[in-house]
Amino acid sequence: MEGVGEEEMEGVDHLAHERNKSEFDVDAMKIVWAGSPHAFDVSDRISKLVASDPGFRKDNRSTLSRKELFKNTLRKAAYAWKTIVDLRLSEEEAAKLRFYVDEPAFTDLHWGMFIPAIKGQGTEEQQQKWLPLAYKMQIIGCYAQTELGHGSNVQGLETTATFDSQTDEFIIHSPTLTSSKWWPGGLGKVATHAIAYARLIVGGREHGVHGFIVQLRSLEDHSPLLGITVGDIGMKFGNGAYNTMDNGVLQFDHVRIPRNQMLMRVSQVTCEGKYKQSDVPRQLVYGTMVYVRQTIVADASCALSRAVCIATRYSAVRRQFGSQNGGPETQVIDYKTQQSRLFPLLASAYAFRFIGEWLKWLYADVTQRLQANDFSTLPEAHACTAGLKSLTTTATADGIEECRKLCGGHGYLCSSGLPELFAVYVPACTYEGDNTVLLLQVARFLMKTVSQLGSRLSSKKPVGTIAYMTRVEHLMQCRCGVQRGFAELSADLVEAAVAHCQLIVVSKFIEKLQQEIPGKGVKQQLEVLCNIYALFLLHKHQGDFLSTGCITPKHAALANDELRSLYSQVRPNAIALVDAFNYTDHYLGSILGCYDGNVYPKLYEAAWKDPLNESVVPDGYHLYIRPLLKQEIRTARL
Ligand SMILES: CC(C)(COP(=O)(O)OP(=O)(O)OC[C@H]1O[C@@H](n2cnc3c(N)ncnc32)[C@H](O)[C@@H]1OP(=O)(O)O)[C@@H](O)C(=O)NCCC(=O)NCCSC(=O)/C=C/CC(=O)O
Ligand SMILES: Cc1cc2nc3c(=O)[nH]c(=O)nc-3n(C[C@H](O)[C@H](O)[C@H](O)COP(=O)(O)OP(=O)(O)OC[C@H]3O[C@@H](n4cnc5c(N)ncnc54)[C@H](O)[C@@H]3O)c2cc1C
Repeated sequence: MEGVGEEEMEGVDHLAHERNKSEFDVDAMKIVWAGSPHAFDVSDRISKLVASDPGFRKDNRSTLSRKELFKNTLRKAAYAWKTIVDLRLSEEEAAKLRFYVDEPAFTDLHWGMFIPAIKGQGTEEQQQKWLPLAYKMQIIGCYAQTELGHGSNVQGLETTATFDSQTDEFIIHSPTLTSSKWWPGGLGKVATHAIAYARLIVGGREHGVHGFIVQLRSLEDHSPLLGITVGDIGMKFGNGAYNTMDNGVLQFDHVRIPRNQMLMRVSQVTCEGKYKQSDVPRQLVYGTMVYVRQTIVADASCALSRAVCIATRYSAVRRQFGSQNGGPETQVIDYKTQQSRLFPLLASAYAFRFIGEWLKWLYADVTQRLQANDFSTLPEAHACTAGLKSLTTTATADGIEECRKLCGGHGYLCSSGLPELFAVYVPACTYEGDNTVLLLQVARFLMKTVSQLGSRLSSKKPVGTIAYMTRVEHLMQCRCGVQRGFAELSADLVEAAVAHCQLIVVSKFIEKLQQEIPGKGVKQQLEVLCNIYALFLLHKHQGDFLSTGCITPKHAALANDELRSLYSQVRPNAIALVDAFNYTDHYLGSILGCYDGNVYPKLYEAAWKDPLNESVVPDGYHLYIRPLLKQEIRTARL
């Protein structure tokens, strides 16, 4: 292009000078981030496959109407499935492909909840019948638990499932408006089947909430079956964003299903109408939520790392003020205020990655124990998945918004990728359990185990964690010491629950560093990030720590000095640390975060693609603007 300076030419890596500063092996860090060489290979291969296929383009989402957007999502989901079948992708590769397609869709709930619910709560026989159909997508499922009137309070659900021993069936019914199923993803326009949660009634007696497989639509013409009223609940937060998902409303009018469609691993109803509760905790009915909560923690590290990648690269590109004698202005990433806002988020992204790995191990361990009817770790697994889901999603939602602000005005453009990332991500603080409700579950767990906290203090723990453990114990004892009810103290107990979850994240980050971590300088970088994460929280909550007496004001001041020093250590490695996420420009979907840093020409080019710029004179000029300008007062034709 005429007069285009070197700094604006395509194909030039405008961040090369930043990448050359790196003090560690980025390729080795990519393996650490991915989890293993195999995981890296799958991620790298599939992300490039998706990025190179125009069938998966997503840069036009914000310009489509709701119906066009949804139809395009159906097209993509079908195209993704065809790609998976044609290329004979493994389950792992298929999951990665759906991840990099990066579009909330009915398939998320089919694969992410409907199938896990059958695997977790179905008998062997039920799994053998339904899983093959679901795996081949010959049925499409959703997870219909939440109702218009109840979401958090599962035991408050109103839908009923009444056993009819005459016909060996359950009658599924929505007795009230508030019992309408409301929110289930995929329910509105696509799902042919649901796992519907309802109050079981046998012989006039209630037995609490259980899961039932219910067909919603004909597999011939997709029309709702008799007694089924189903639709979409309408537009949600943000343009594009989660509106690719048909969150639905569903009412049952005395719908009959065979008795063998009640998920019967946890409890059974015999054909004689006998209710049998097997000797497993009734909370196993909640098992699917526990499973999804642990996946949400891993998802948080992905979403936060994506926002941090965009903000870090742009902070290295953006220059503002500080020009000496006509020289270049200062990179905003060099401002201490920018570093003090950005680098704790970078550290959090890595911290959440590793806690997500640990939680996946914890969930697999508890699942294995359940198979041997060992329920000993179930309470801890529930508390950890609930608490870490709450902690990481709150921090990630806040972090994405902070990354938008770190990008100044351009962060507010859709082409930055940040507004849509925020709009798609924030419901994670609500779905799979409202974050406060989940922290109350953690608080309840802590109240029961606080007596054991002391013994944990004496055990050999790294110094860093002792301060964090003392903080939790102190917060609990201050609260529990006074004789007032749980409800009265709940706001304080929630703070203790957050402190407990932060202790877990710090502890597991430290444990990660005790492992063998290959690659020049990789472990050193992770140690810096771990210290930033721990000291940033200590600085943020220093009131808690000071009140425990285990740190003094001088310690707090030293910690702050150390933070500044750590930020200086991260600075030359910042771009390499976000390169290690190995995100394609397609997946990032951000001009500000593009790999080559060639931001301004791309921003300028993108502006002209907006439909509003299809004409230089806007529709409506002659009707509304011209009369104003010409001071002609006449009734504008409506
Ligand atoms: C808030 C909950 C947990 C309350 O459940 P409730 O039955 O009322 O139990 P209690 O609070 O009375 O606790 C009794 C007892 O049970 C333990 N416990 C509770 N839950 C679990 C569990 N999952 N696993 C193991 N143990 C559990 C609890 O600790 C108590 O033990 P004690 O020893 O102290 O007696 C419940 O209502 C709940 O989970 N609410 C949240 C609802 C939710 O998460 N909905 C998600 C719907 S699906 C969705 O949102 C999908 C989104 C789409 C997407 O993900 O993309
Ligand atoms: C995008 C999205 C997708 C979803 N997908 C699905 C799905 O596929 N399937 C499905 O079944 N559901 C789904 N849901 C529903 C979701 O699970 C619920 O909205 C969620 O569990 C929160 O429940 P609620 O809406 O009843 O919130 P409420 O509990 O009504 O929360 C309102 C306020 O009350 C507070 N509160 C509630 N109880 C207490 C208490 N005991 N003590 C203190 N404070 C309390 C909460 O903290 C919150 O501040 C989805 C929701 C969203 C937003």
